[in-house]
Amino acid sequence: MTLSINNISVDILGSSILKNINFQTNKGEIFCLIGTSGAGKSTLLRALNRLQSISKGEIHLNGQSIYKMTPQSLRKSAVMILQTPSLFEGTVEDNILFGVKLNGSYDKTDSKTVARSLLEKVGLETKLLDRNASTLSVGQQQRVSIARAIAMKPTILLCDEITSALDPQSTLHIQELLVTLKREEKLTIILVTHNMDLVQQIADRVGLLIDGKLVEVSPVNEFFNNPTTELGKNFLSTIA
Ligand SMILES: Nc1ncnc2c1ncn2[C@@H]1O[C@H](COP(=O)(O)OP(=O)(O)OP(=O)(O)O)[C@@H](O)[C@H]1O
Repeated sequence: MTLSINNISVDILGSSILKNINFQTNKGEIFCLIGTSGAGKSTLLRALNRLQSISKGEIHLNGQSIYKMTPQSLRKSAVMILQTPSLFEGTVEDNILFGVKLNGSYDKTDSKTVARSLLEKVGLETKLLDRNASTLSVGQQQRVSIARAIAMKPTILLCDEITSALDPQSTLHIQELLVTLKREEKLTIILVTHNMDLVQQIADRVGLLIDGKLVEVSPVNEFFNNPTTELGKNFLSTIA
């Protein structure tokens, strides 16, 4: 088990946004959080690395309460990747090494080798290392964001709609990359997405969030072939 979420709720400005959420993730699984717009998927993801406070419940990462970790060490283990790649004006290498430099956890002498191997891992040519990141395509930038995330040697990637700004070809690249990271790095990946084709291609399990409640958690094939709840059936009928 990597993450254990026990009975958490989130209230924002007096509104109940997440209600008594419970689930666990396994090491090396892709868990897709799906659901209607405004159901609370991003809020839940943000709660997992303390970008959003919770009003009750507990969250443990590798057996430790995330509230007993410093936000810095938590966000090194549970790295968030967003819909729009947030790279700064600078080289691809600088962007990839940004997080590890902040944490002081890299060896300056072999930084180029580290950046090169990370770039290879995400399927980009190493000649891009010295390019200004802003000159890359959005799909390439998203892969640089992923390289920057895995440079931190995280246990969990928290991915919020990371393919929604991408064309189908780039989406396919990211899809393949996530599966490789799960397989080779044994990373746990929580992916918020509206792309049901992507979910069916890569998820191990699916969590369906409706109106702030996690109404169903099922293995992906079971969910799409035989959802166990009425809300699951209704959701699938709206996207068919
Ligand atoms: N900081 C905030 N202030 C006020 N309301 C908020 C805030 N953050 C989230 N909400 C509300 O919480 C609800 C859940 O939002 P959230 O973005 O988590 O949903 P979502 O399932 O990710 O939606 P989508 O699929 O459309 O991105 C929405 O009604 C949203 O307006």
